[in-house]
Amino acid sequence: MGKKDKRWVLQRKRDFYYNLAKKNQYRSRATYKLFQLNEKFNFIKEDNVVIDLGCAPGGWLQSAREIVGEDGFVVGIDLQKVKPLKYDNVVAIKGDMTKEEVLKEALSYLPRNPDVIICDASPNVSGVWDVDHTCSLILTTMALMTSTRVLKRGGNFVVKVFQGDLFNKYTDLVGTYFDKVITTKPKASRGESAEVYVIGRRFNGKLFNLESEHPLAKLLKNSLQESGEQITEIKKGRKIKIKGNEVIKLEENVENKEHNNTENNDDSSNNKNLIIKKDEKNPELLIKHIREMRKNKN
Ligand SMILES: C[S@@+](CC[C@H](N)C(=O)[O-])C[C@H]1O[C@@H](n2cnc3c(N)ncnc32)[C@H](O)[C@@H]1O
Repeated sequence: MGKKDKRWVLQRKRDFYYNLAKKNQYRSRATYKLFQLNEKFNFIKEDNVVIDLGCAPGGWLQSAREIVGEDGFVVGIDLQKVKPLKYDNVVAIKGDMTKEEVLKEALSYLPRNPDVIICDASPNVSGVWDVDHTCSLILTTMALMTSTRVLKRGGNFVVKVFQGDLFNKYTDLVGTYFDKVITTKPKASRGESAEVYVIGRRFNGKLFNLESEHPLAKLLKNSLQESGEQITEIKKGRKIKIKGNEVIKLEENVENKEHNNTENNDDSSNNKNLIIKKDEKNPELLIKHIREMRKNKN
């Protein structure tokens, strides 16, 4: 098949899911990605409690709600406001999924610890491949850390990752916390896109180790220090009752986990003219690059 033909087939496929979503009143073609992933790997089940990180405009909220049914619960987080959905048991919060207070708010709605965390979040792209790949890894590593802090033991984690140099490091890291790691691409995902989905099956209960020597743990730690974010404690397992649209809190603080990250940022290098080589794989250098970019913007 020639290049043009290939593009035509891809375009048709894109239109196919776009049109299907429109016809079935789903908010995005991505709705079908979650349906297809779950049909194959069955990580969300009826009655499950689900957190959806990066949920706007709400396509995954819709598919997750269809899977969990009336007795499950889905809470989403996005930087964008999500138009309310018609279900009692779906809540969307406007906020940054990397912020502690936003995560706490999401947990406060849940009847119990989530069975599944799904994350389709995409960072803003700069067009510089290494930087975009690194930003995506910070976001997905953050999603992994969040999962280890709030998922119930035995729960599942599904995350979109953009492929690149550090991709295998990411799947290794997921394997530290889950019994099984699967990499997959659903039919509804555009063939030409670098996105793949990583599924962590059966959470083993270990808390994310920010002090580990793993390059992505270092990358996340640097990024958290950079943003001044403090990882302190998280309240899990608040019990609540849902009555119609109302959420009534019954009991709080069933289980607490402490995770301290209080070290100071010891970045003494202060390299103003940092140049990143195309093949640079050192996350610490990449994070310095991002820092430089931010400084230049301000
Ligand atoms: C591809 S869209 C998600 C589509 C969604 N799964 C659906 O089916 O409608 C990616 C989303 O990630 C969100 N996002 C990116 N970074 C985020 C962050 N730090 N916190 C919350 N949401 C974020 C963006 O605002 C964007 O809406």
